[in-house]
Amino acid sequence: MPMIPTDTRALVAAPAADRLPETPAAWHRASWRHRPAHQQPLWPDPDRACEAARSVSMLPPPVAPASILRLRRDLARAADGSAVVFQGGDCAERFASCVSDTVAAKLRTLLQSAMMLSLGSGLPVVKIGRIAGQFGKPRSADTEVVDGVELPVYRGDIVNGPEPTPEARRPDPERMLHAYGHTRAALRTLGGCEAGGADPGEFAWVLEQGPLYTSHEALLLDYEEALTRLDPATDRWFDTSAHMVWVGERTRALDGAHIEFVSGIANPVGVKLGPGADIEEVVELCARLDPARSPGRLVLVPRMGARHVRDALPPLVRAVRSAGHPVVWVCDPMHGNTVRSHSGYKTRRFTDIATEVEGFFAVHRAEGTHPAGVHLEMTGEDVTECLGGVRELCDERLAERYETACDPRLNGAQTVELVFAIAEELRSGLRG
Ligand SMILES: O=C[C@H](O)[C@H](O)COP(=O)(O)O
Ligand SMILES: C=C(OP(=O)(O)O)C(=O)O
Ligand SMILES: [Mn+2]
Repeated sequence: MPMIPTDTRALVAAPAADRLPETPAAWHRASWRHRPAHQQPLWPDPDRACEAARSVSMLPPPVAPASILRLRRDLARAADGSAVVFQGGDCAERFASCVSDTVAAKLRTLLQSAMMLSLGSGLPVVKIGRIAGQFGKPRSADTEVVDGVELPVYRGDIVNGPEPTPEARRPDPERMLHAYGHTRAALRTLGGCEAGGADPGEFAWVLEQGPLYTSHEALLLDYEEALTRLDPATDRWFDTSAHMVWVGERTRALDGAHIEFVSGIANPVGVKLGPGADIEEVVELCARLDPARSPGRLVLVPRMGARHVRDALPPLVRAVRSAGHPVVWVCDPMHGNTVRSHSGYKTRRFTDIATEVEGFFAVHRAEGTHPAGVHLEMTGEDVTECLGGVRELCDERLAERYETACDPRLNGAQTVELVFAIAEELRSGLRG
């Protein structure tokens, strides 16, 4: 039996509705349509896309506003340093992986990581999966050449298929309905496991701290809009596609559609920040997304790269602190460290990932702010996608089990190794 630290008590109930900030004037769930929307598919038949989105908009909300508010309250505790955030999962979820065994396996991996962090830090862990809806992918280029043929890129299962054929790569709006169905299926498994149906066993006490929340990038706005609903109990709009959604590095323009969309939903919202993030722009993003300075609303996710984090992060942390926003700082050590290996695979080096995490903690310690947690692309499977780790996975072995549909994930052993190092960081931070 693991020894359970005494103050990992359960995270607490939802905030009072009357303390939720107002919806911005002139915002409505379709107001993003008046702004430039990047990274959207060119649906071959826009009428069919409208019809599919309309069908989604008539289906029941996958996630309840009350549980979204509970996450908001849990994240408020992470903002003030009394809880830790662990967010992780696939870069791109596949519809086919929403079957119950695969989802249950992912849940176990996420809970195992959360348990290590909780034991290391003595704090409750807010657990957020990139799960049950992480189906849309922003890409660096619109097309790629496969075996001499130029094809549209794969944009996630909600848009097209990864198989390198013109048919698979054609955007299909019916996929929005399939995404909804697979989200519901994954949520049923998660709910069943948490209720004891699939026996969380040794993880039961982690689940007593709070459930596994779901999250994904709010990328495909036709779909996110269709699942955005007015909650009569609070008179606020919630994107019920997940507990938390985030806006990616490629779509976070202040005057863009994605920031407009998330500015009006009451969910906790994340924003990724690359090494080029401009200080004034970040402060303006905070003002747009968190005008009420409400703890638990805004999660900032620097993904700077190991080489940049120690220089690029401090001015942002200082500016956000001076502006008075109680943001949750979560380190994504994956997306700033992507490289092409000699053998041609998109990969990441374990040492770069660990170095960025170390830099992130060092910056926050030096600034006197809270390093709330991490956001990882990881799996419990023994895949060969990232280089290094104690088993020293080398370039020649990447081909053995390179299974990701988009970015390279830490495998099970690499995840445990990194999470162990993070737990040590958290422990040493608490010692002062
Ligand atoms: O997951 C994130 C992005 O979709 C990904 O990093 C983009 O990858 P690309 O550069 O291969 O398009
Ligand atoms: C696209 C992603 O990240 P970023 O926006 O930081 O590149 C991602 O999280 O998969
Ligand atoms: Mn990714």
